This record gives sequence, structure tokens and C-alpha cells, in this order.
Amino acid sequence: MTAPLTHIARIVASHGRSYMVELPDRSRLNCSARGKKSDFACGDLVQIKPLNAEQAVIEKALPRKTLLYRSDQWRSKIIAANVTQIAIVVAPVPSYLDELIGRALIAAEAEDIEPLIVLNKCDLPQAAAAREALRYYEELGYPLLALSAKADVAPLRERLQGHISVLVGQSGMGKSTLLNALVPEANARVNDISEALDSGKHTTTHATFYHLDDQVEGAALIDSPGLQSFGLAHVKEEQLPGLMPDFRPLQGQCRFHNCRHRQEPSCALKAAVEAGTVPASRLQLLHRLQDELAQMDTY
Ligand SMILES: Nc1nc2c(ncn2[C@@H]2O[C@H](COP(=O)(O)OP(=O)(O)OP(=O)(O)O)[C@@H](O)[C@H]2O)c(=O)[nH]1
Ligand SMILES: [Zn+2]
Repeated sequence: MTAPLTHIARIVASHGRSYMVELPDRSRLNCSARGKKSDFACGDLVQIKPLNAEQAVIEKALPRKTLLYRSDQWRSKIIAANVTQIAIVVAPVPSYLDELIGRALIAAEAEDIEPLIVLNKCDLPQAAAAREALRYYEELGYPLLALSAKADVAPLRERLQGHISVLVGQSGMGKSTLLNALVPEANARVNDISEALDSGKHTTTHATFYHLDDQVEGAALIDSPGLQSFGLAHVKEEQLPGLMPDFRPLQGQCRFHNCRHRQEPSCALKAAVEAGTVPASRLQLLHRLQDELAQMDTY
């Protein structure tokens, strides 16, 4: 008896427990996961066993480079696999939440994904002030790209080369405008895929993988409404300062090795804030994330 044929394919769309995969020749198959398991994500490379010309079963995922979780952390739902770049989209109007940039940067550091801060709507007069406010992140070494999605997305397109990227950002920052300019068929494709995978049912999580290599070498994008921001379920509290470049050099310099950087005497992080070298908002972000991670442990 010959062994059943298996293939390696990429998950290019996920809707709940239904998946669409793409073979190296870019032909596509609908897939389900074996049994009750559904711990696969858009972007995963998977081993599949075809059942017929249109359908296959996912046997297992190959090792992942990176993994992003949705933002309601304790459910730990995975959304995107093998992402190599996170483009954090902000705009001067409506005003963005600085905390979301901080969170996204920490998530990127935790997964070893390259972050890129994209300041959109630079055609607006308020852009200069936003740019100034973002200087702190640039000084920490994070790249910033200023553009106007309405005028020209070419500067972002160039930065996608060789990456599987995701765009994250609050509502109103211009993510859809950017995505539609980068992938003109995106709207139509989402509807087609929803029909194929979902037969009209309402689903809460879906994600889609778009090739952009007809425009930029080796570029792809994953889009999902669950990726407005994402969770840090897999990070340990003690790791947090090491994921913040302004606090990283201060690790191990507090008097107590288990310092939580709050009321403890001789805390190096608090001293940096008091000296004005690190903004108080960065320590507040660290405290909030510590609290969230501690709360998750009790679930
Ligand atoms: N002036 C200006 N407006 C822009 C630009 N890009 C997007 N907008 C506008 O900003 C608003 C929000 O853009 P969207 O692309 O819908 O934003 P989004 O981030 O996808 O937001 P949601 O759809 O709510 O998730 C729209 O009115 C866009 O026309 C830009 O470069 N300049
Ligand atoms: Zn401390």
C-alpha cells in the first residue's frame, strides 16, 4: 500500500474552524482541521491531505517563525502566523492612543517581529505635531514612515519587500484606505472567501493573506479585524522591561531582584522616570501590562 499523498500549503484564509489553503502553484483548496483541533492561523504553513479536487484536511502546522494572538488575551486565540513585520498605523486626526503604540511595540519585540510606525494623513496640518510626538519612538530606534494613504502609498509598498506584514491600528487611522490602495481587489476577495468558507454564517474571527509580489518582491499582507491590537498572553511579567528599549539597559539594577518597579526603594526604572530620561507614561504602561498578565494567571 502506498502512503497517502500529503502536501505543504499556506493557510490564506481562516474563518473560525474553516480554512482556505494555497499550494505552491497558487491553486486553492478548502480545508478543515482534523478532529476538534483548530489551533491553526492564517499564514501558517501546514501539511495537508487532499480529499478531492476542492477539499483537504489539515494534518499539522510546520514550525512557526512568529505567532500573533487576538487582543482579548485570556482566550489566547491565534490570528496570524509567520508575520515578520507589524506596521502600526496612526494618524494625527482622530488622535491616536499612544498606549496602543507602546503595546504593539512590546508585542513585536516579544515575537521578534520588525515594527514599523506609519504616520498616515500627513497631508493634514496637524501631522507636524503628531510627528514630533512620535520622535521618542524614533529615538528608541523604531523606524517611522510618514505618508498620506490618499496621496501615495508607494513609500509603504517599498517597506513591505520580503516581509509578511500586518497593519494594526485603531479605527479611523486609515488602515482600510491603505489596504485598498495596496491590494485593490481586497474588498472583493474578502466577500468571495467569506462565501466559500462560511456559507453566510456570522463569524467573529477571520483573517486573509494577500500576495503583493506582483508589485513588490516577496511581499505579502495578512489582514484581520481581530488585529486592531493584539494580546501578550505568552509574555511573562519579568520579561516586560527587557521588551522596552528604554528600560532594557536598567534591568538588574534595582535593589531587589524581584522588583515590580512600584513602591520598592532604589528602583532603577522609577529613578529614570524621576530623572526625566524616560516618560512616566512608559512606566504606567509597564504597570498596566504587569497587572493584566497577573490577572490572566488567575483565570
Ligand atoms: N486626509 C486624509 N484622510 C485620510 C487618509 N487616509 C484615510 N483617510 C480618511 O480617514 C478616514 C478613516 O479611514 P479608514 O481607511 O476607513 O480607516 P480605518 O483605520 O480602516 O478605520 P475603520 O474602517 O473604522 O477600521 C476616512 O474618512 C478616510 O477617507 C489620508 O491620507 N489623508
Ligand atoms: Zn525596579
